[in-house]
Amino acid sequence: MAVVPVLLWLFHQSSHELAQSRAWVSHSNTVLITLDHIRIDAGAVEGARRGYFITKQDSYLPAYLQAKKTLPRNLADLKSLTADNPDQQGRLELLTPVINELLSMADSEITGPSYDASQSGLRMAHARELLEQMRSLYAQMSSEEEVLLRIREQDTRNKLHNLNLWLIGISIGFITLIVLAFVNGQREIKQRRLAEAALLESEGLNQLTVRNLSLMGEMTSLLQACSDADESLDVICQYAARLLNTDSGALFLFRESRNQVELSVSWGEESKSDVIFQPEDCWALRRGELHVLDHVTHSIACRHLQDWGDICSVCVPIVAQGNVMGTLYLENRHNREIRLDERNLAHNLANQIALAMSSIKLRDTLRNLSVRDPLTGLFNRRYMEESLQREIATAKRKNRPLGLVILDLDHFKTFNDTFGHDAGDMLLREVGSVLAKNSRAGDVACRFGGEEFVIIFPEAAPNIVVQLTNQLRETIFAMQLQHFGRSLGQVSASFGVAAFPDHGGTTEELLRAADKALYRAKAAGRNRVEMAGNHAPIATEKPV
Ligand SMILES: Nc1nc2c(ncn2[C@@H]2O[C@H](COP(=O)(O)OP(=O)(O)OP(=O)(O)O)[C@@H](O)[C@H]2O)c(=O)[nH]1
Repeated sequence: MAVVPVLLWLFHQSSHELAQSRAWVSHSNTVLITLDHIRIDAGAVEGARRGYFITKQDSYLPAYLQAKKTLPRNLADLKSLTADNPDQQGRLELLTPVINELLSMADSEITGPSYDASQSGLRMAHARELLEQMRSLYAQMSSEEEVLLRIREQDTRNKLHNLNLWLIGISIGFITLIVLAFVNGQREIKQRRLAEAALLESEGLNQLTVRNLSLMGEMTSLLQACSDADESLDVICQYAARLLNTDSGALFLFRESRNQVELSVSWGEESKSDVIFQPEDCWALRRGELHVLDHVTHSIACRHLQDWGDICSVCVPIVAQGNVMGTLYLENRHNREIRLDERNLAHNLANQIALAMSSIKLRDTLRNLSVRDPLTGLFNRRYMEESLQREIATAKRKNRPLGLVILDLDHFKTFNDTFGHDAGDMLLREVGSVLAKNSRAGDVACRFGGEEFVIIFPEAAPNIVVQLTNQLRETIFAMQLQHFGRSLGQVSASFGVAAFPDHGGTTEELLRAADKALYRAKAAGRNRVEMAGNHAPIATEKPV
């Protein structure tokens, strides 16, 4: 914008020079007109003189008198007009006496006494000579002034042309400035609108972020209070559905075997993912990083997706302390992209899930350590005693029966001595596994100590308990075990059964009754089931 005053100043200068140039043209024209008047007046003086001399008529006098009056004035004007031009001044100095003499000759002949006619020829010749001189000087002065006029007119034309160029330049400059100002203004308006839109968006995002943070905080707090994995999955499902604005979502977790990934919870519409798949079928699990499928990136679809033509999906690995636990899967239909902020949120959610799952797992592990027998994985004696106490109380309250079984492997010392302590451990693990597999939910199977096991059957009538115990005995007796390729032969176990309330109302009473029954089973030849208070053997195989 600083260029505008400069342009205006230059325009002003150019106009001023044009005006000066025009003044000089006008000046030259004035000089030429004045010269013309002098020439005409001088001619009028000479004409009047000659006419009056020949005719003596007064009709010649007015023109003479007029010229006599104007000639000195015009000569004075011409002197001042040519003051800047020494050449013209020099010629004027020659012209002035010639004209004065012409005037004085006319004056003496018109107003003075008549003179001798014999002199008339001489005077005529002198007058002609003066006139010639006057014309010659006039011609020189006119020609000089015309040259000056042409130069000045050319200069004026040049200046006018320059001024026009300036005008065009300034006009273009102004138009350019106006266009630039307009474009700039439009750009500023656009930028302001963009900034306003960004502000609104960021305000919206802030509100969303605050809401998401609050939901995430709530979820984390609930997850910390969850007592087991099932509870935590419920919480995850409810909060993920509220946090993530996708058509469907699901959490897939590794199975214990870690060779398959399985749907744990899902929300929204039914997804296009398989319910169970191999870990290699998911790019997020293979690479340990978020994997996006959309129509923008055209990335590769995971193999656990079916018919994925118009879906946009994201798989986020659930990783805690370097251990991949599964994948969080999100899906939109009809090519609706899962936005970057949603992906980031999913990433954060996956981290929270990973932390929660790993802490629940850790808690489970610690609890298992305190309540489980490390060799067989069954509950330990302390847990059994607590459970028995609780179950007896429940049975009393609900007036329901309860069965208690003590199992003792037969000749286990001999077994150990024959096949070694490791083989003995293996047998204990296998028996533990038989008990775990044959227990219903609610039954409590535990290792009581050494080669002794206890099973609590809540709400089971005595005859059912005996029946279940016999099945266990038969299963153990049918086991074909090998240790490092060596057959371990046939093993058996003896069982003592006690029932609540028939054989006792407390933990100690029931355990004692079952132990006595076991003692009888051993004494009776082993591989059999004995019921407390019942002296006839309930079931037996051949003695071992
Ligand atoms: N391998 C192994 N052996 C154990 C474990 N706990 C106890 N034992 C052994 O189990 C054997 C128990 O032997 P006993 O109490 O004499 O009974 P038994 O040989 O089974 O004879 P009966 O009970 O009368 O049939 C002992 O030799 C213990 O050392 C264990 O955790 N692992």
